[in-house]
Amino acid sequence: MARGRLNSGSKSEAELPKAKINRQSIQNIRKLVSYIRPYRGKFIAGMLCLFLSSLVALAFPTFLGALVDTAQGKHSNKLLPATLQGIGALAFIVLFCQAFVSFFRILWFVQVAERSLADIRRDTYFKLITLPMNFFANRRVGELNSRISADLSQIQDTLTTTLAEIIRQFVLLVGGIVFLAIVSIKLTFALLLMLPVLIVVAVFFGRFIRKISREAQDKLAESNTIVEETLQGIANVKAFVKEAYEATRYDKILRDVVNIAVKGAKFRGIFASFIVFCFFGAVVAVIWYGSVLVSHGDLTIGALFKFTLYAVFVGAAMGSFPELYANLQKAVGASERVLEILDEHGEDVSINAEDNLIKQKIYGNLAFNNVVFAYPSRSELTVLKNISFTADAGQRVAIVGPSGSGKSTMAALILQFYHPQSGSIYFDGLDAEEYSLTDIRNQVAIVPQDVLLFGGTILENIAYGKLGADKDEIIAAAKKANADQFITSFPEGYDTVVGERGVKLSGGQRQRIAIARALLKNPAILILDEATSSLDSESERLVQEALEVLMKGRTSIIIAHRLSTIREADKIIVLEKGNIIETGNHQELIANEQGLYRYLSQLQFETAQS
Ligand SMILES: Nc1ncnc2c1ncn2[C@@H]1O[C@H](COP(=O)(O)OP(=O)(O)OP(=O)(O)O)[C@@H](O)[C@H]1O
Repeated sequence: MARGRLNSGSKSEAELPKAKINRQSIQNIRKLVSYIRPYRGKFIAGMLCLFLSSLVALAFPTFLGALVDTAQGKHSNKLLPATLQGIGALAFIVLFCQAFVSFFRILWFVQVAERSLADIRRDTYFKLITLPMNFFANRRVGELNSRISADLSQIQDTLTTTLAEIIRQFVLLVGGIVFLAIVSIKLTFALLLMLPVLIVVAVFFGRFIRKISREAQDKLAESNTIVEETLQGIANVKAFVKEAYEATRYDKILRDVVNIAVKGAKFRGIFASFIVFCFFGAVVAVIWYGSVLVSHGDLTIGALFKFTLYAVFVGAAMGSFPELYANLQKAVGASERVLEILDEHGEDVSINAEDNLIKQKIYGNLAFNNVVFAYPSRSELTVLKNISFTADAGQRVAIVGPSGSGKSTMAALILQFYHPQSGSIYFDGLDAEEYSLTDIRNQVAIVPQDVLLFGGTILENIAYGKLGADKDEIIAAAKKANADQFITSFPEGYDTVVGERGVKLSGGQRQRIAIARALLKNPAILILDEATSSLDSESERLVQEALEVLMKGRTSIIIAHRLSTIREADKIIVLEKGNIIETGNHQELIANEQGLYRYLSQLQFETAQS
């Protein structure tokens, strides 16, 4: 039966959906099986060991039966020694061989499974991170994560245990029945009439009980969600005085959990009684019938003993198949979901860093020419309609417009996260299609609104802009980004761990880290997605100063939310519902009394004043 997993990443494996096993699904998983190929030597050796150890296991009831008969002075098995000592010694030698073989079976199987699984995990992960942005738009991170953890753990389980168990149980079943028949055809016949009926009933009962316990687990998970939600939003709970409401909600769900669990316990009790009664009943019946045969001289006591042990083997093997088959179905389902990712078409980005070095330099001239774009996931909504503009090398171009007008979408198109349905984007007068994807992304940097820091040190986070940068370079970038001061104020300085498990940095501090990152990257084109939530004035001054340093000497596309920051821009593009409705510098645009820019400026000015 399935044992504990060696390296599983998920507890939700029990809920993994099953898939039908048919010719098509087997064809599908062939590709995954090919991951075993590099380790096939060990895999075959492991299989041989498994086969051997299963065969040897079949010998033990014979040894034990012979021991009982020999003790009574009968030499029933001519293939075995005639003395108790002889049989005992032989049994121990065989036992030793089996232990030896079992060790290598487990070692080799686990080695093959772990290595091939690491290969599949690596490939799946590489594929995932090189998939186009659109792929991520339709899926939740949790779901993708579970493919790498839960689905692959299920496949790993199948490779390490389920497959081995199926083979072993099959050998025990077939071998066991053969040996049973050799001992006594009559008894075997009696047993084979009873056993399958018992097993079918037990399996159905077992499934029913599992369903109930899953219900209880789901309810419990629901109750955990309440705990999680309320603890995460504890400030809200307190502010709205919702303690009593949450307590009632939690109490109700706990009551449901208890009710379901108690219902499950009743069925489990019935099941246990049934198993005890029927299983032991069957044992009693077989031994009773066997004893009758012994009393008539048709069977020796040793043979009856041997028979009972083989019967246990056969029963256990039969009983294990439904679960093993269910595991196999889950593994097929998991394989199909993993293959879905492996079969996706990735972007043209190599996973070798050397292949991604800049081959074609970009000097910073950017142009949109009649760009029309709709997100593939929402093709009916044209987000950008015939956008044309130019930004010459070194210019500052600001994009302004109401929320949802398409500003961030333009940034995504410059970064080649998506491609226009019609029209083109030019870099230095050359169509973006003429460049490799990595050449463009390597020479465009973005400082986003909300900066994500990776779990690691500040040093590592800045170095993300240029892998291989030395510490002096990183510190120089941090100094230019006005970040050095706050970093060195931490006791661990640049080695301070940030991210989910580390020190929490303020919005302004994170932005300055992102600026240092971008400085290190030294891009020809810079995209600034201005933070909407305003920083305090000191923090804003530090960020603004750092941005000035960063923008010097490169083309900057500024997605502006606060119009006060873009007065000096060379060009301001006003976007509304995906159309450019005004272009010019601040003076020109403000002069247009009917213009949206003037209206938005006034609005912000008034809001700031009030
Ligand atoms: N990944 C996406 N898939 C589908 N539609 C999207 C996606 N991202 C944005 N949109 C839609 O495209 C339109 C433009 O969005 P965009 O984020 O470019 O606007 P924005 O001007 O940057 O807004 P904001 O100032 O609020 O950031 C919106 O209608 C939005 O709903």
